[in-house]
Amino acid sequence: MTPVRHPDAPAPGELLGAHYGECFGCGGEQPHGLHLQARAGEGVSITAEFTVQPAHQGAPGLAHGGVLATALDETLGSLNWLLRTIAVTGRLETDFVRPVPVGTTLYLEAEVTAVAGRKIYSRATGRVGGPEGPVAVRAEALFIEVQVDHFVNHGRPEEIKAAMSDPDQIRRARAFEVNP
Ligand SMILES: CCCCCCCCCCCCCCCC(=O)SCCNC(=O)CCNC(=O)[C@H](O)C(C)(C)COP(=O)(O)OP(=O)(O)OC[C@H]1O[C@@H](n2cnc3c(N)ncnc32)[C@H](O)[C@@H]1OP(=O)(O)O
Repeated sequence: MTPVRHPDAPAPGELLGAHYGECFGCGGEQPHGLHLQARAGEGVSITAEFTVQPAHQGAPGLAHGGVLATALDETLGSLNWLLRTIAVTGRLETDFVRPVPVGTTLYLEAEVTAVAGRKIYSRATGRVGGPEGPVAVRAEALFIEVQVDHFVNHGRPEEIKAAMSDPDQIRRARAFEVNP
């Protein structure tokens, strides 16, 4: 099925903000995290930026592939906010096309290509040198829709409790529950 943008999705160009302060991908309170900033695009699409820091190295001076996969995963995960669906990554297939040096800003774009029941298919690219620059990484993903219980049942009680007492998190969890 063609993906449908939720009527209450943030307007194109709007920053999404972090879904969780401690998130390694987008959280502002995570010192070694990616601090990835995602913006809503047209339709069910997202753009995002992330600058590779010294803490993200694999080979000397180069981004670790797993960190780049995280940037793709986080950008792809942000798409679910435009569908107003809670979903987790089931499958992430990544192509590493060129090395990405520390200090480089990765310009990411992602879109949902299809939705089939609980399955959300998507793809993303990360470019260097600018939003129109050469592709450094690409991914195709399958996210699976879950209920809030997924996090409550599997997460550690202390973090769940802290997340539940964050007013913004509760608002989001509620929004997810009333707008499946
Ligand atoms: C208080 C807290 C508030 C929280 C507020 C929310 C905040 C929102 C945070 C989101 C966070 C984002 C961060 C970035 C995104 C991550 O990184 S998420 C973290 C990484 N991912 C995970 O941890 C997921 C771990 N895996 C699982 O929990 C389970 O395998 C899953 C994905 C839920 C699926 O299990 P299941 O629900 O039992 O589903 P199942 O019936 O097996 O499969 C459903 C369908 O999907 C297909 N499928 C499942 N897995 C796969 C696969 N790997 N390959 C191919 N097909 C698959 C099945 O074949 C099936 O297809 P159909 O038969 O329907 O055609």
